[in-house]
Amino acid sequence: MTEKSPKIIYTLTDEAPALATFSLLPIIRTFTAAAEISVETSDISVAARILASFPERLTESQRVTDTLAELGELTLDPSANIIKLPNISASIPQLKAAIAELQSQGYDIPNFPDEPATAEQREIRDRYSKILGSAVNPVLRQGNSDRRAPPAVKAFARKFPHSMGKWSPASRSHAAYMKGGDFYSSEKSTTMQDDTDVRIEFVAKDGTVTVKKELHLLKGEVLDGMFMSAKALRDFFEDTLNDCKETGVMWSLHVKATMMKVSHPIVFGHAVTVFYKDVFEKHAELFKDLGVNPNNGLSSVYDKIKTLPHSKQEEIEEDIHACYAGRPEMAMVDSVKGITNLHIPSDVIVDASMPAMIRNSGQMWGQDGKPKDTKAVMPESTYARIYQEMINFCKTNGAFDPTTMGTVPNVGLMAMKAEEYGSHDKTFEMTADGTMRIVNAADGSLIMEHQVEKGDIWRACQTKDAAIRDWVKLAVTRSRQSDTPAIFWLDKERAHDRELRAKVEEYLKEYDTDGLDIRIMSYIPAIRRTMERLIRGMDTISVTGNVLRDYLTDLFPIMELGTSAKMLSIVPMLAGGGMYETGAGGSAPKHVQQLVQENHLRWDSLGEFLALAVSLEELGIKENLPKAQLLGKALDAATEKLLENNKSPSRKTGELDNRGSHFFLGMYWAQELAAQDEDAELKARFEPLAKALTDNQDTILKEMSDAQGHPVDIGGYYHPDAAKTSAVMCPSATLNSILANFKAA
Ligand SMILES: NC(=O)C1=CN([C@@H]2O[C@H](COP(=O)(O)OP(=O)(O)OC[C@H]3O[C@@H](n4cnc5c(N)ncnc54)[C@H](OP(=O)(O)O)[C@@H]3O)[C@@H](O)[C@H]2O)C=CC1
Ligand SMILES: O=C(O)CCC(=O)C(=O)O
Ligand SMILES: [Mg+2]
Repeated sequence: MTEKSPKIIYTLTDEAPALATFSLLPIIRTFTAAAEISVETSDISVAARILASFPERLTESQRVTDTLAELGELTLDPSANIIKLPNISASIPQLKAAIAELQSQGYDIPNFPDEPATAEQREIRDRYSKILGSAVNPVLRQGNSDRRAPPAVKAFARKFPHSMGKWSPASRSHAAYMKGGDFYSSEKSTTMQDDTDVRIEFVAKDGTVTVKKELHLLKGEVLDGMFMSAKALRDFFEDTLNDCKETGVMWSLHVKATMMKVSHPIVFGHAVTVFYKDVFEKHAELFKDLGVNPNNGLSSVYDKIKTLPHSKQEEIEEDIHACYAGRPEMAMVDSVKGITNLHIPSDVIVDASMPAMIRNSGQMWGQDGKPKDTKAVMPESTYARIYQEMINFCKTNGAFDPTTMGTVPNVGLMAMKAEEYGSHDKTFEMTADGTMRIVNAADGSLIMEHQVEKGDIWRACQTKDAAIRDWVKLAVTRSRQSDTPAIFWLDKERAHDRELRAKVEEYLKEYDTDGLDIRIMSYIPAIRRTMERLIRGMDTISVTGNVLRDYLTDLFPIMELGTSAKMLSIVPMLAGGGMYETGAGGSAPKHVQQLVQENHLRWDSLGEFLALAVSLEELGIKENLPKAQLLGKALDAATEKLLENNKSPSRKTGELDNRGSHFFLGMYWAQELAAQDEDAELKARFEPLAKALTDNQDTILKEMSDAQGHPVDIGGYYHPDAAKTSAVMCPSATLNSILANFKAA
């Protein structure tokens, strides 16, 4: 292969998708080599990003390059072709666990400084902060979002519907959100008339001004400011807990502490200190000395008290248990291990957790391991209201029916860190009462201000005009291409959305929308109309801002397909390149547990198959490579066959798993290429592979199923051992030798 050969970048990430890659990549490369396409890997796992941050502390052989920075640069190249698998957006407890694992493997990286006291510790903390939370996606997503379920996937869901829990009108489950004092109530928004430099400032009660941030805004850019009152938030938590205690409904909290990596951990921390108020009040001094951080969940208490004498530890543990008596039952993450919803902030992530609850009759798991009605607490009312609307809808109409329902593709405003997505470096927890204001740096004139109190969370968001224009264009294009009505979800009551409505109305005029049904609606009418159409088998594109993009691309797919991992998820980059995300789901941590304990990986790589097919087709068009296009077309046909024949992974150990489904994909892909007559060279090349795989199907599947049913060692969680993992993920000697022989031939 020459250096100039066309290239696809395939990301190595974490947890289940990273494991699946060990099995899938050798198969993919067997095919792409035939078209002289190189598939290069780029390791953006949490572990790799940690190692890349401390080169000076590592030996030469341990050092890794900063692949995320390299990939970030590549997104600005029109030839970029990146397949992006989901990665962990690490909470602090996860980051600490990854650090400890790497240290145990002999990497001399520093501990995470909880409370940096020296300049050196602050510098270390700064480096780790860049790895925390959603640190990869905003860098790579240099375009808006196009997520949808391809027709073959919808057909599969109709033919083999996933289970859906029944809904009863008597269900007591509901969403609970703040009615005041939250970001929604305080949001202010404005559109820049010119390029403008602004300052974000805090004015203390004594008039002292502290500059918190300086920004350069572009003409047409939308700037928002908003805050959440800590007092109102704490009162709200207390009220929801008291209400649950009185009514006997289980309490659960749903936030996005990973993606909203600055504001939501603080919100989560308030929930912890309100729920366990008595413990935090009684041990306030001690917890301060120990460095307990409630934003990291109750696990932080358990972690920090380890250094105390046994008797003290027991006293605190008893105090924790005593709290449960005065509080309602709380939803569990793992009832067997006693892990609650408040244990760590990254266990319950709203985009996936709310649809899972709604799919499960509106219930979550209680302490006794039984499903129960729950109050789903989502403090910020901006978006929480849509979940109540869906719950109401299910109570009236029953559960959605995957065999008859339509589909809801999404076009999401995501480029250039749009909206809340890019708010992290402009989010501040107030250390005193005063005024937060944004002023024009040129003349000091006021743009907006908020009166805040100590503890309040204030944030600003930016949305670039170029991103909005591209989003409108993408929405019109998708509506036209798929002949599907589209609704812009923009809330009349929201300051930010009113700015966007004006722009959308103006930009829509630039396109031929004749014959298209494009509407702008507030969230509640938008979701109602969408659901009314959905149960009648009709499709509606949701065109939304960034947070709703995230929420809706789990919500509807989980109802329609059982998992959002089966979505086609494309990011057409503003610079002209393409990123193909593998579904809309995450890295499925529970799947790793099952693999390690039972050697069965239930991860479905359908998202990878779909992404690779589009990636190949795009590469073929851009680089004028008919072979790449043919490979893509054949891969799509193979994926359809796989779905038709139901060769997706099963959840049950002993049955077909991720590795078996990869085998079927490879076999069908080779058969498609052997059967086609467009390219004689590819036909001749793949005929023997198709034959070898078909002839050895029984042996290969037996070798794969024989491997299952016992624990396996992959040598790590965040940084598994490549040789050990490869051995586990490629258990069929027959398949391995067929692929090796084919490569050698
Ligand atoms: N694009 C990205 O980089 C994203 C990353 N994340 C990260 O992923 C991690 C986990 O997030 P979480 O909220 O638990 O969401 P996930 O989507 O990872 O998992 C929720 C559940 O969805 C099901 N699921 C997801 N993907 C698949 C798949 N390919 N095949 C089969 N089932 C699947 C699994 O259900 P079951 O267990 O019932 O099989 C899984 O337990 C976090 O670290 C989060 O930050 C999250 C979203 C997107
Ligand atoms: O970046 C993240 O943390 C999660 C992203 C996500 O959930 C999504 O894009 O759907
Ligand atoms: Mg999501």
